[in-house]
Amino acid sequence: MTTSTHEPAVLAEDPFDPAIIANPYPFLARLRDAGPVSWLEATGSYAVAGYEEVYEVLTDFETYCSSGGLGPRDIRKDAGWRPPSILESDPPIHTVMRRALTGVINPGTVRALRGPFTPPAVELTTELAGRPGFDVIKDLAEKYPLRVFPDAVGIPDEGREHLLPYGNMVFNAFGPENYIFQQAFAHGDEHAAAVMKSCARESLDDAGFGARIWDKVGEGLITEQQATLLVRALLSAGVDTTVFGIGNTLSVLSRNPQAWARLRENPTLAKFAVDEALRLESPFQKFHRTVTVDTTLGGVRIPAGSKVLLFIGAANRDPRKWGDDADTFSFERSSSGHVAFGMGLHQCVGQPIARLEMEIVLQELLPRIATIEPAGEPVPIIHNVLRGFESVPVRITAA
Ligand SMILES: O=C(O)c1ccc(-n2ccnc2)cc1
Repeated sequence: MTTSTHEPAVLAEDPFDPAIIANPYPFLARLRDAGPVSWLEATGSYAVAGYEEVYEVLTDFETYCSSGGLGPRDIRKDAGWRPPSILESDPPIHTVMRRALTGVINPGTVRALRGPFTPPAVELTTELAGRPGFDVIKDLAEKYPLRVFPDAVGIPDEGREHLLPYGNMVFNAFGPENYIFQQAFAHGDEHAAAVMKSCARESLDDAGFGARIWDKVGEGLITEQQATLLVRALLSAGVDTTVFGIGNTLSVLSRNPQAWARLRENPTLAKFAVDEALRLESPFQKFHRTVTVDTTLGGVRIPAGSKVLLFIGAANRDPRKWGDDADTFSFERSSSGHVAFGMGLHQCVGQPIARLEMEIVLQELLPRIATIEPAGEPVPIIHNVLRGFESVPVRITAA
């Protein structure tokens, strides 16, 4: 049976334009209105903005592969700036790397982190509750992950100042080589060298996730090079994403005072608040897949070799999936099924750690802060693929 196809709408707007990055949601609505799949002249790729279509791409890893890289260029043709990671792999290579990682990071091993992850949150939130206001990003979101995650991986103290800048490079490299990309790479060699040194086997503490990954080499599951890349993956992904996740969650809640009050009455709702906040302000907004065979998506024919740009942020606000109030925060909505952590084969393996960090920050803030509200406009970070803020000033009243 031949599916009827139609020409995609053609958009001239550049999703990597700083003005659109600073205030993406009106553009994302225009993108969805143009159709679930459209053609972006500025990037020479197909835009996928509908929830159903993004879900289809994420769960069909054979038609939409990852080994072409998450950026606009096909790294199988012109090599990327560093060796491909688990993110840039397909089965069978992906399979063993993923099995090694899930053997080390899973709900069971992450549950054991609640002990060491809690005291730094108690310390930070106690100090903040004593102030009339603070900056959610500078005073909390940028501090907490760096207090707990590097120790969980087991890397040395020195060199940790390179983690955020290195993550900034890694994620901006999933976008075009624009000025945002160039700025991120300004001292790239220094950051990369420091992080690679931290990933080396001899740098790792025996009790950390890094050493556990190296155990998988001993078990014959992965090679030494793959172990180094997996530890690098943890350090690449495990800081920026959680800084943005914590910052975005608190930014959303500070703009929904009734939600904060509801959470204080019933802290078990924290998980739902995190999912709804990440649906509304997804840290990882967009990345590419590469089409391996001629295919049709959303009624549009897509030739093999094409790049498709997935708009996670658009899919997570698609009215066809979430209803006409998709742009608002609601406890009544079940936001399970959102794609802020991806979906399918590459669904975020760090998800339990990210969730633990966000839930601990909330569980320590809620009993100490009675009300929280914006004390000025949030300042968005201009980043090729991540959505987050330089600053989110808030005013509070202590409980
Ligand atoms: O191996 C790497 O460099 C790498 C691995 C994973 C991520 N990632 C992105 C979102 N969650 C995780 C980023 C980089």
